[in-house]
Amino acid sequence: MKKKGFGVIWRFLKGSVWFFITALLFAMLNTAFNAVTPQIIRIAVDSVIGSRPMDLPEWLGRIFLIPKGSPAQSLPLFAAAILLVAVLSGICNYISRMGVAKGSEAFVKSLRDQLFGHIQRLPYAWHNQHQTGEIIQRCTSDVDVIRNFVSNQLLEVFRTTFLVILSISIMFSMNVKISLIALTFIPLVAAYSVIFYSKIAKRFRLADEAEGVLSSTVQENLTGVRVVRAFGRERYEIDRFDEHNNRFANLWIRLGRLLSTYWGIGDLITGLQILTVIFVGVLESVNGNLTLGEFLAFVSYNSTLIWPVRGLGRILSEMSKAGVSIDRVSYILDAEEEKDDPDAVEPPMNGDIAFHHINYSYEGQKPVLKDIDFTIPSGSTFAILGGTGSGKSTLMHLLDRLYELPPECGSITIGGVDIAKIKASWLRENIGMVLQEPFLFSRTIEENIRATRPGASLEEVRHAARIACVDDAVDDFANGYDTIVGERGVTLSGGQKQRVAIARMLMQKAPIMVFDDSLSAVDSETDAQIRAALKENLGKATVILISHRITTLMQADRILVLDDGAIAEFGTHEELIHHDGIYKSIYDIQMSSDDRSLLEKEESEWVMMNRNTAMPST
Ligand SMILES: Nc1ncnc2c1ncn2[C@@H]1O[C@H](COP(=O)(O)OP(=O)(O)OP(=O)(O)O)[C@@H](O)[C@H]1O
Repeated sequence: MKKKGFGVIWRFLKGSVWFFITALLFAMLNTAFNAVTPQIIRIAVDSVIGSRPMDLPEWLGRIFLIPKGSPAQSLPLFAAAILLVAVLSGICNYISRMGVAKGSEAFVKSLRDQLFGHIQRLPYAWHNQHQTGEIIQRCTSDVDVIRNFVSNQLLEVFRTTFLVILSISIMFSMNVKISLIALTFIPLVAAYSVIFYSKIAKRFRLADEAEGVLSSTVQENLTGVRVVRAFGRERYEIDRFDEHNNRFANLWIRLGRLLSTYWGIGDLITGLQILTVIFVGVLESVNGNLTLGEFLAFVSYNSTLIWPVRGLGRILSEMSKAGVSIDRVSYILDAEEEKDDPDAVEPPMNGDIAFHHINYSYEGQKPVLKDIDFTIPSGSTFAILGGTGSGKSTLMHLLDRLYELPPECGSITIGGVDIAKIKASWLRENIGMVLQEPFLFSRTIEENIRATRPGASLEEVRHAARIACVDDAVDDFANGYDTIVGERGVTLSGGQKQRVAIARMLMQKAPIMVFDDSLSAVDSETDAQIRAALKENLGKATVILISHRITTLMQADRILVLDDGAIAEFGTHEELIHHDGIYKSIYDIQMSSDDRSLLEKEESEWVMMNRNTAMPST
């Protein structure tokens, strides 16, 4: 594992390090108590069966009330001593496990919290460059692998090292010859385990990937259930799932076969080692170099030694898996958060919005905006018309600093202040934005509308919904404003979603409001109604309207026409329709007789309307 990986673990371990230190101390105590039992058995066997004087230190005999010189009578006391050691060992085990549980939960909680908080602060551009599924997998599966390593393997590494050193020291102190014989097998067992797990790691990875493919197949199928039904693709989908499922199952069967072979051969080597130790041990006992009690204790230490050595490969393989996961999580943690300029300000946001010679291209792409230079006067309604991909949304993303405009690519100012010098949170609080495909949370309609102003009353929510012309539609739902939208609840139509999103933005009461093609899913008549209500209520706000629909834009004070990222035309509706250009040709195509009558009706209403009526602060 890389140093950086350990660094990440340490960074999140800091808050829970005392739990792990306590757990480690008690795990070592537990191991030490376990090592005492064979000694009690040795003394008991040698003194009771072998009639040898007890080689207990006097103080220990006193503690356990073992009478001198009468070994047979002291047998129940030996049993009690074993029981006491077992109880103490159990208590230590309990405390150690509790320490690990508390420590690893605190560790993983802190990791998850920091990861989620960090992701919230990452730039929008970063999110756009990464697949959501991939980010989720790193925050769940990879975090789980790290947690498993911290809770199971980390302590085990230290405990095993202590156990091996302790067992070997005791064995050598009892009989050097058998200890050396026992140890000759250890490198063989360890090497076999390490080599096997390094080979099998690739197969585990393949199985993990196959699981990933299987879950994305299910996810894609569920997301596209409408297309699957509409095109009668159920059979095809079932066959595709079956194919991935078979591959996944076969990989696990092969893994199972390999693991069985490993454990089988491992048992054989271990059996051979134990057999050799017993064989030589019996010979040594017969030759009088080892007592019966020592022999039994030796066999016991030998078997406690061999198991951790056999598990060494698994620990190393888990460590390398955790290393990969740590790198994947670190990739997110190392991404740079969105940061304000140290001298960032919170200026008044009701000034003119000026775009100064903007030339912009997304990373590695051809230019999207070419020398864009225009000003939106404060309090005016400004419209942007342009074909698909002409750069309209990009302009708004730059205005909201969802994408940062490099200094050499021009600048955007609000009231004369460069937006690069304005605090991002302040900028976004003051620019209300409704997107073409708005996202609603799986919560109630009321909560969705209130999202931009959590303290707002229901009456204020309803007022915003009325302006967005969605109040009636919401009242028609059985649960009204308590209706849950999204996966758990009612599916709103595209137009209803857009209108709820408009209401949500209106709640923000921002001095700058952007409607990015946000009326595309409502019919022309509802579009006209919403615009009329907005006109009445927007007050002094600067409004930017983006649309493909001429009727949505024509009453704006100024209209900008974008063509392939460059300004093609600029003027009022009257000016533009009297000029042979893009605007005029779109106008001619879009103006059906219905639209013309709607237009005439709107124009007469427009004259009557007082544009400066402020939005009542209900
Ligand atoms: N995140 C991105 N990364 C790379 N290229 C992008 C990104 N977003 C948009 N583009 C490209 O930039 C160009 C302008 O896109 P933009 O969304 O600004 O156009 P638009 O005028 O709003 O289009 P529409 O009316 O279809 O929404 C397109 O060619 C698009 O493919």
